[in-house]
Amino acid sequence: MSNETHVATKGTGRVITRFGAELLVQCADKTTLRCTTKRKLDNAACGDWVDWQRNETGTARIDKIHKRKNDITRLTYRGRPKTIAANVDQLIIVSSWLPEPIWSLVDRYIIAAERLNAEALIVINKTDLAEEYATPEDWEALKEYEHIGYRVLHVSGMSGEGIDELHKTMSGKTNILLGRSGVGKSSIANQIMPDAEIVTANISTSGEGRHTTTTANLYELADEAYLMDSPGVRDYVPDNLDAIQLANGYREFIPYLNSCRFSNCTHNHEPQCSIRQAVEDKEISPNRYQRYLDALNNL
Ligand SMILES: Nc1nc2c(ncn2[C@@H]2O[C@H](COP(=O)(O)OP(=O)(O)OP(=O)(O)O)[C@@H](O)[C@H]2O)c(=O)[nH]1
Ligand SMILES: [Zn+2]
Repeated sequence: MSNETHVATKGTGRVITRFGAELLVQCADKTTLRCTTKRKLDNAACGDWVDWQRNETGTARIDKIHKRKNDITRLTYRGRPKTIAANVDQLIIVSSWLPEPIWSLVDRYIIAAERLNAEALIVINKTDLAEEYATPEDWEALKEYEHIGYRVLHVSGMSGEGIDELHKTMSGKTNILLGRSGVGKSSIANQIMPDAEIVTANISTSGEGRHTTTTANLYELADEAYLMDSPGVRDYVPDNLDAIQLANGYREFIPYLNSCRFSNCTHNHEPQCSIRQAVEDKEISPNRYQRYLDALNNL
């Protein structure tokens, strides 16, 4: 992880973090390199694949950002959009038995995954509390997610139960952990990568630690699994959805969407709505449909 041994003058790499104008790039040979960017590439973000070049003075610069699969953008406190993470393959949506699961929030994260064209993995933490706190409705909600093709994993950030299996689902992918406060994201991250402090300590030498709340760090784990993590990524929830985007975020709705009588059907009150029909026919879960209606009302 040292850049002194670097002999190449140009190459391709991946941004593993950024601090203000400075970016840390992991090169193909796994060494890391501090880079700046041309002004017009200023939106380079953690997770981006980039071409870099070293000039005569020894400093390196990013010359090209490769086309992204997707990106997560948030507004800065000045109201400007800022990309905080790029090229995310899997959203690990963490809930726990205490604080209790909020299925409407899980739906919202799933919508984000569908919009990003990323996989969604539902993780329920604190297995030790299931017996005391899990309700029949909770188990039903989990069954419904599995029924429409989402994987559900039960883990313990405390004992480490299920963590190996979680790690397996991450392999070959760039993953992010999401979930509300107290569900155990830090505990899970620590279980997955007990050595992560080392990486953090390395990059913090560039100063400007206050940026760590918005910038993400990319951690490479065994089996080519990557975890992209930061408080700003963890509490990301998609907003500014319209009714069409919302409906498209419920994947079990998709086969029916073109069969409604009205092309701009909101699947709420309209006659001859194929979604409402599918709910009646028990093809679509009434619970998910009700949460869709609640979300629609809150747009
Ligand atoms: N009983 C139980 N408690 C757990 C488990 N995993 C984590 N906790 C506890 O849950 C609390 C919250 O865990 P954190 O890892 O800080 O949760 P977080 O999601 O990172 O929270 P924020 O940083 O607020 O977003 C802590 O007191 C943990 O010790 C578990 O498997 N079982
Ligand atoms: Zn409809």
